[in-house]
Amino acid sequence: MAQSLNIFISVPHSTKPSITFPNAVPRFPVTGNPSRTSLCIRASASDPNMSVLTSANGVGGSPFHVSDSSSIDVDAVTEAELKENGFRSTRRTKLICTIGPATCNPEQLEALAEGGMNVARINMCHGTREWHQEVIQRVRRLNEEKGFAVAIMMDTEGSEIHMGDLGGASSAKAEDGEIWTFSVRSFDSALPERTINVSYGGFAEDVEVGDELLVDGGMVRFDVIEIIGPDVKCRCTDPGLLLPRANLTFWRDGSLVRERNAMLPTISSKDWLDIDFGIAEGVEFIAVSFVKSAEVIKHLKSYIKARARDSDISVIAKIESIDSLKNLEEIIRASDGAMVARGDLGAQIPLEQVPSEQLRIVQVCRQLNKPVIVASQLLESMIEYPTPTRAEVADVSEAVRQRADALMLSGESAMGQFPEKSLTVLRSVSLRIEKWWRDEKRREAMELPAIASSFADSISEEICNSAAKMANNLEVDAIFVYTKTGHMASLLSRCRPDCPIFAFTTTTSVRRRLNLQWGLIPFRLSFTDDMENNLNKTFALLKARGMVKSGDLVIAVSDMLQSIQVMNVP
Ligand SMILES: Nc1ncnc2c1ncn2[C@@H]1O[C@H](COP(=O)(O)OP(=O)(O)OP(=O)(O)O)[C@@H](O)[C@H]1O
Ligand SMILES: CC(=O)C(=O)O
Ligand SMILES: [K+]
Ligand SMILES: [Mg+2]
Repeated sequence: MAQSLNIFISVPHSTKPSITFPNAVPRFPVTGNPSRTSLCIRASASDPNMSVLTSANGVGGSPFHVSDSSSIDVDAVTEAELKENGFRSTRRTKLICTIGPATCNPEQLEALAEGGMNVARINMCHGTREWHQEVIQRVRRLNEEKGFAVAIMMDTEGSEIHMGDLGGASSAKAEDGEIWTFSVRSFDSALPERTINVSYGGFAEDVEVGDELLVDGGMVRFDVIEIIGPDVKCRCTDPGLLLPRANLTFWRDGSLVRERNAMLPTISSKDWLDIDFGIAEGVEFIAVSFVKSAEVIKHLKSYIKARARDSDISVIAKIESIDSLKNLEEIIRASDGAMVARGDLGAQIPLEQVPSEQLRIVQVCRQLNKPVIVASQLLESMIEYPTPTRAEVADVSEAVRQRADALMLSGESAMGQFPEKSLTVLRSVSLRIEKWWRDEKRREAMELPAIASSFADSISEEICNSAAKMANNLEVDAIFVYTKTGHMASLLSRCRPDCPIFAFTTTTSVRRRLNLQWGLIPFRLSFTDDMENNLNKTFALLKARGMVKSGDLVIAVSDMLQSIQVMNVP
């Protein structure tokens, strides 16, 4: 028997009423379906939404048939997944792929999108402006032509020290005991043998004989043995593969040297030009490398606001330095999300400290309601081999178990031999761990502190917390949220409910932005303040596409009429 429970909490925003639930008034549908009952819980009798309340009781009377089913947009891959696997088994963890030479042509990009890539990342450390633009345009074209909803993340270069581009070679092998020269000279012709260009002019002055030089946080190590003008001669002590533009750090007496390069700005002048490019291209996310303080994030956000008034660009703080750990909460508060950039982080703190910092960052983000990405070396061995190591699978599982919003591939997808296989591994491990978590009913007791900054926000927050709890207890199939800015959707995602969250939003850019958040299936749909109409329209459209069926149990919440409704799809 179909049942409907409507809880309407409508509050005039000028006065602060007390919400008294014992005043709940049972109401009955006006027309049509005698099997439905609805309960209305009101806060204020003189409520301006009363008229809406009355009409809302008619939900389910006569479904509003919309013939144009194209007026709802959802990512084609998620739609197929939903039809194939049902509500429970859609993937909740989002997947990001760094695009590079191995994945930049249209067929390769399409294969990644088909494989579940939610966000494509371009790293401004590598490639030319033309290359980046081409990739962005190809992704946009695929979205349009094939119905994907892949968002673009631009990752800034930052002003840390890195190697040059190896004169065009894809990599170079440094062997134990070999002498290599790291130089700030610019070479007009080909690089001499065993010579590496260094990006930072002060390099030769800052290093000292006896320092240890780490490439990519210790993938390859050298000892500094001699400094001759701009050339720093080093002996390889830990052999390995040198990759173009790899990050360099140097260590003295067991600690990281943070001399003059620590004074360099987080956002360099080149980064500002890249950011202008990103704004012009309408990227969804800008990830800022080597963030040290909240100030730089605030500065960038106001810059974006001034440049692109109605822009929805989210600013993601990359946590990859000692300073970013020190100022973690403040940085995350100022940002729209964060990335645990374990590659460089592991070069700045002892490796054994990285896992606990990862957990801390994931938890702080969750508490502050900011999406969090776990990045780097998730499947490093798959750059060369078609299957991951057991340890890599365990690492990915742990990130999923921590309920991070997103996992990111770097070299695996940018320049590895098995980009699609790597993505498949992320996808299947995510699905498996998510299912295990639900089956075992491992609802963690993580405390979610109140984060609202206004009374209206508190109501939204309480509604989302309650809706998520109800969804778990009633074992509903999906939560529907109608949200213009995406805020209510992210509050629901924060609760990590057992069922997927269908997030309906009116703009394509909000929809793409929501693609980064755990458990959200973003839809673009035009809707009004009339929830009855919205629901009937949504049911009709989704039923026409085979995404829901009669009898499915859903909870609907909305940020226009602050309400929770429980109902069966008619
Ligand atoms: N656009 C590109 N063109 C060429 N090679 C690329 C490109 N993007 C990535 N790569 C290759 O893939 C590797 C891994 O990519 P990734 O984005 O993780 O960069 P990274 O250099 O490790 O720096 P970061 O700390 O910014 O992530 C790079 O070292 C580089 O060799
Ligand atoms: C992703 C990145 O920048 C890092 O891991 O260092
Ligand atoms: K970068
Ligand atoms: Mg980095």
